[in-house]
Amino acid sequence: MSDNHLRLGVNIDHVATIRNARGGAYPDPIRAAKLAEEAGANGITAHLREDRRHILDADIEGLMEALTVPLNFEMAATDEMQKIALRHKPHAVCIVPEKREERTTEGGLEVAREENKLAHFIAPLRDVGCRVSIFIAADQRQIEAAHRIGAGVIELHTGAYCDFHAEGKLDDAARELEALREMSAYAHSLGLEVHAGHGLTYDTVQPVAAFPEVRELNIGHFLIGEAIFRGLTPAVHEMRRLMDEARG
Ligand SMILES: CC(=O)[C@@H](O)[C@H](O)COP(=O)(O)O
Ligand SMILES: NCC(=O)COP(=O)(O)O
Repeated sequence: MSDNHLRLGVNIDHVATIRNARGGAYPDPIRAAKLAEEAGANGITAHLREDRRHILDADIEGLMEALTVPLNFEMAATDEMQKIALRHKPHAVCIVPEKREERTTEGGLEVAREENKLAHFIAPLRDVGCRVSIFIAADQRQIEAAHRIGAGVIELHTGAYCDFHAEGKLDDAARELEALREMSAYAHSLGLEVHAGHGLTYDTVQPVAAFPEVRELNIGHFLIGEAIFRGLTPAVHEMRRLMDEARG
């Protein structure tokens, strides 16, 4: 794979959201993950929220058994989640901020304020071989703190850019995109691997995919929604096509 290759991680959380609406066994997020893998996803992302609103513990177990591509396990920095991650040892652990009352992940992790605590928190995860990624806003202070605590990877939160775009506030979207561009380059210059994601759609993916420093995009909610209309395989193929086109 060339150095310029941009990986696509498919987030299957919202297959579980639909399943949990009825509390049964379908649609099965593991089946969706396997289908995404067959469609060309380079990894699968799943967020085990503390309130278990979508992904459940058994899903993480199932994904660890079933996947041949890497699992990016998103979790809050809590003792409970650390134990789960240490038991499964996924390829990557992405530390995200979590609030029970939020509808979705509203912002990036406050690394700078919690530097010592987070450095201790991620050390055992790194010791067992997990790549540790930190989900942060495009903010130089947070990037520098993520670097200092020893994270190898950051994932930049693209939600504000996508929300402004969806609301037609194109000047605000352009400002957010510029911050993402500058901070991708800055993080890369520190030796961090740069990922990005949250809220990306066919309409918003290309400008982010075009940043040469970004190595992976994690995309879920839009793709699972699009799968209702065109099927998951064609939905993933179209995202891949747009990413490749943007990458040139
Ligand atoms: C951290 C992140 O961006 C993803 O986990 C995404 O937010 C999907 O999960 P939620 O919709 O529950 O936030
Ligand atoms: N970390 C971002 C992610 O996994 C996917 O976010 P979304 O596309 O579901 O908003």
